[in-house]
Amino acid sequence: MRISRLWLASGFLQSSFGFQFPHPLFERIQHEGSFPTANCQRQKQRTHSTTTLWVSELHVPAYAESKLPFILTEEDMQQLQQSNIHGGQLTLQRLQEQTYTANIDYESLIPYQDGFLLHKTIVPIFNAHECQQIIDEAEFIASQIEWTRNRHGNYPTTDLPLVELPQTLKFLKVALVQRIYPLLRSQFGMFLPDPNKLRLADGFVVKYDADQGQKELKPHRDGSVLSFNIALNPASEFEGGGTWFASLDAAVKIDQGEIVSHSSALLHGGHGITSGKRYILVGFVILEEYAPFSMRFYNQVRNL
Ligand SMILES: O=C(O)CCC(=O)C(=O)O
Ligand SMILES: [Fe+2]
Repeated sequence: MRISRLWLASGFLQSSFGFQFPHPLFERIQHEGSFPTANCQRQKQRTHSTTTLWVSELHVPAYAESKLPFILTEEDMQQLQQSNIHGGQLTLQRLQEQTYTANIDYESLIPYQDGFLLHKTIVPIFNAHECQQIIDEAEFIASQIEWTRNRHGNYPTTDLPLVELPQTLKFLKVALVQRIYPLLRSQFGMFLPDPNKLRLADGFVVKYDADQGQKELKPHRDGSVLSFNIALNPASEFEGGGTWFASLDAAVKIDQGEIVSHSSALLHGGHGITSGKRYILVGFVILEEYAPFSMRFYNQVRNL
């Protein structure tokens, strides 16, 4: 499971900015059956794991803390209005009112009930400049504190949590409200008892590097209700890559700024790259106040 089931005191990170913040240790769930080959080819057989899956705040108290850095505060709003980067039109009330709707084209895969469990946009949700700023900040911070390699239990990624990236965090808080949550609401709203309760519980930048370090991420399920990843660098900068899904037996590929979103319970992995570097921004999203639903939805999808 890629989101924490445990809240450990040792999960406090000293940030490079001199303050401490609570940082849950995240864990990934063991997938069922045997591992596919290195490049995430089809599983030979599926057996059912007995591991308990936790995907809500009720079951994972750490989520109550880990979601907080991604929620806009009054102070954020004051700063945004002073900098006037959004034309001074933003108010906290407006941002909290769920007034935004998705205005972006996407393709849908893996039909389920009245909707689909997997989507990919066919246009960017972040522009090239925004993506590059995130990569630049991640590499700059990594030059000071190193990429982490142990945040997610059995399935670690080489990543930096967004709470370590102050500019990206500030940008993402607004982007979540204006772009990402509206998109997820339009894609998954038919499944959700209250689509306005989506909350990011963990967000991080992942780096895959064909020459050194991590090249792939083995198949797993994330410990949240919905997961997304946004491609930060152009697809022309690496070979291979994409997000592999067991039920498609294929990797879904996107270009810079585009977003893949899916039920966290789908068995998926980071398809190996054979050259270059691949950067993505990954988010794990929970549904606040709907613990029983979240668990039910997860287990239904998982057992499809
Ligand atoms: O590399 C990818 O596309 C998938 C990443 C992923 O599944 C994760 O970070 O949980
Ligand atoms: Fe994942």
